[in-house]
Amino acid sequence: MTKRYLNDLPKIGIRPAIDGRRNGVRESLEKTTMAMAHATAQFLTETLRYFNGQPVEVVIADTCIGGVAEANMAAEKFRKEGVGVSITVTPCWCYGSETMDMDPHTPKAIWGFNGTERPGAVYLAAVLAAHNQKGLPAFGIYGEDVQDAGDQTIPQDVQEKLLRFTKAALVVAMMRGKSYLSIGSVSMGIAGSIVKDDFFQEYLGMRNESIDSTELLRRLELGIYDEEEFTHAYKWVKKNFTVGKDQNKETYKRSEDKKEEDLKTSIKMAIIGRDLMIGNKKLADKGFIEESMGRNALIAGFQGQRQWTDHYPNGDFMETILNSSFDWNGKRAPFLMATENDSLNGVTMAFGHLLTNTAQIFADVRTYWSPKAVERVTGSAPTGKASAGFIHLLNSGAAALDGTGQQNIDGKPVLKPFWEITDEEVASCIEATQLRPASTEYFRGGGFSTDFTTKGDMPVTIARLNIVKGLGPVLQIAEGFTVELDDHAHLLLDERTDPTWPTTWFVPNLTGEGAFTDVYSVMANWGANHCVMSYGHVGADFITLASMFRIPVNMHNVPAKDIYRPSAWGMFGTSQIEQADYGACKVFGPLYK
Ligand SMILES: C[C@H](O)[C@@H](O)[C@@H](O)C(=O)CO
Ligand SMILES: [Mn+2]
Repeated sequence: MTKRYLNDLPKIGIRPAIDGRRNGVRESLEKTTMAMAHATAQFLTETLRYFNGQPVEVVIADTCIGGVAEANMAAEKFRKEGVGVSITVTPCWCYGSETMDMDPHTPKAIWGFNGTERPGAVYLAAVLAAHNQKGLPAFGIYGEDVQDAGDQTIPQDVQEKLLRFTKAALVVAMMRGKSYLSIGSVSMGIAGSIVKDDFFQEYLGMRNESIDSTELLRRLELGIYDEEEFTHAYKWVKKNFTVGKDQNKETYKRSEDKKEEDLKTSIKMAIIGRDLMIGNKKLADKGFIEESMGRNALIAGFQGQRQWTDHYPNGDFMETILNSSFDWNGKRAPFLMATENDSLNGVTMAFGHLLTNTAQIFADVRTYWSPKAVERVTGSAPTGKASAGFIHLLNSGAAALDGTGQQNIDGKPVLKPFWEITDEEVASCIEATQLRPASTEYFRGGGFSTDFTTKGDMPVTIARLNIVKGLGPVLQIAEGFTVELDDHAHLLLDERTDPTWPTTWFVPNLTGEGAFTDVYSVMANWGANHCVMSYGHVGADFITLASMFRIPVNMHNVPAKDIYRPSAWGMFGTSQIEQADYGACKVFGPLYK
C-alpha cells in the first residue's frame, strides 16, 4: 500500500499571548506565559492521538505574542508547520484584536487563566468580543476556580474544554482537502446518496469524486489489484470466518461453486475499494501508475443496489471489513465506506471516527419495538433498559465488526482504537460473526452479509446528518445504550427481518421532553433511513464539532452542562440554545463559503 492519505496530519498551534509593555510588565510575565503554553502542549500530546495512533503534534509560537508583529510571526510559523488548530493561552491582560488569530478557517480557542494578580479573564472577554465583532467565532476557556499566579496545573474543567475543543478542531482540519468518493451513483432513490457537492465544498472543505461501478469491474477483470494480497486475504478469510447458513429458498440458492466465486469477488472488491480510496504502490509496479495514486478519499460510498447487486456480489463484505479496525493485514484504522452511497451517513461516520478514533457502526434505523408489540410477538414484555421499548438498528453491509462488542475493558464490552485492540479481541470479533450467503431475493448477484449481534450495555451515540431544502445541513444525535434481548425474543424479532445482517438493539436515553419523550419519539424524529452508531456518550463532541462547521443540531439528549460552542453562540440567546444555534449557524454560514 502507498503511504496513507493524511500523512501530513494537522498540528495544533499554541499562541502564548502577553501584555506587550516592556520595562517591567512583559518581562515579569514571559516565563509564566510560555510555561502555560508548554503545559498545554504537554497535556495535549500526552492525552490525544490522531486516528493513526500517533500522538498529536503541537507547535508553540517562537515568542510570546504582545502585538500584531508577533501575531503575524506566529501565523507564518503555523502556516509553514501545517497548523490546523489554534489555542491562545494567557495568564494576563493583552491587547485583544492586536494579538488574536485572524485565520478564518482555523478553529480557535482562548484559555484565559483565572487568576487575580494579572487579569487573564479580562483579556479573554476582550478578545472574544473582538472575535464576535469580526465574525471569527472562538471558544472561550476559563477555569471555574481561581488559581494562584505561577500555578502550572491545568484544572479539570479547563482540561475538559481543551480536549473537547481540540478533538473537534482536529476533525475540521483533518477533513479539509480530502475527498468523498462515490462508487456508482444514487442507490434506490436514497436522498443521502444524491451527493450534494456544495455541502461538501462549503461546509467541510472537501472534494467530491465520482466513478462508475464499471471501474470495479475493470479492475476485477483485468486483475488490477495485488494478487499476492488477494491470496493472503482469501486464506485469512477461509481460516478465520465461519460461513453461516444459506437461508435462501431452494429455487434462489446459488450453487456452492458460485458462492465460492462470490466470496473471492467480495474479497477482491474490498482490496480494490481500498485501493480506489488511498492508492497502492503495488499497482504502479504492475504498470498501473494512475490507479496506484488513489483518490485521497477519506470517505467512500458504494451504490451497490441495485444495478451492481442485481448482477454481481453485494458490497457487504467490502464495506464491513473496510470499516473495521482490522483485516488480513492486521490492525489498522478503519477505511470509511458508506453503504448505499449514503454520503450523509458517510460524513457522520467520519465525524464519529475522527472524534473517537474507533470504528463506526453504519445501520438502518429499522424498527421501533414498543413493549406492547414485543409482548404480543414474544409472549413477554421487555425488561431492564429495554423495558420502554427499543430500536432495531440493522443494515445489510457496512457495520464494522468492532460492532460485535467483543473488545473489553474490565470485562465490559467496548470499542477501542485499533492500537489498543488485542489479537484475542480481533479473533473474538470474527468468531462472533458469520458470513452469511446474501439474500438472493434482494441481492440477485449473491455475496456475503455479516451476521452478528451487538453485545448489550455499551454506552453509544447514534447520529445522522440531514440536508433540508432552505435550511441546509442539520445534525441529530441520540445517546443511549445497546441492549441484549433473551435468546427467544432475539430470534423471534431478528428472524422477522433479514437475519443475515448485523443487529444492534438500541435504547436512547430519555429526557421526557420533545424528541426524547419516549423511544417511539426518537424513531419518529429520525431524519432518514440510516444512522451511525459511535461508541461512548460522545454527543457533546458531535455538538462542538457541528458548531465549528456551522451545522445546527436539531435534536439531541446531551446534558446542558456538556454543551460547548463558540462564545458568539451565546450572543444569539442563552435560554433557548437550540434557537441560538440555528441563528448563529445562519449568520456565520458555512465555514468555507
Ligand atoms: C436490501 C434492502 O434493499 C436494504 O438494503 C434496504 O432496506 C436498506 O438498507 C435501506 O436503507
Ligand atoms: Mn440501508
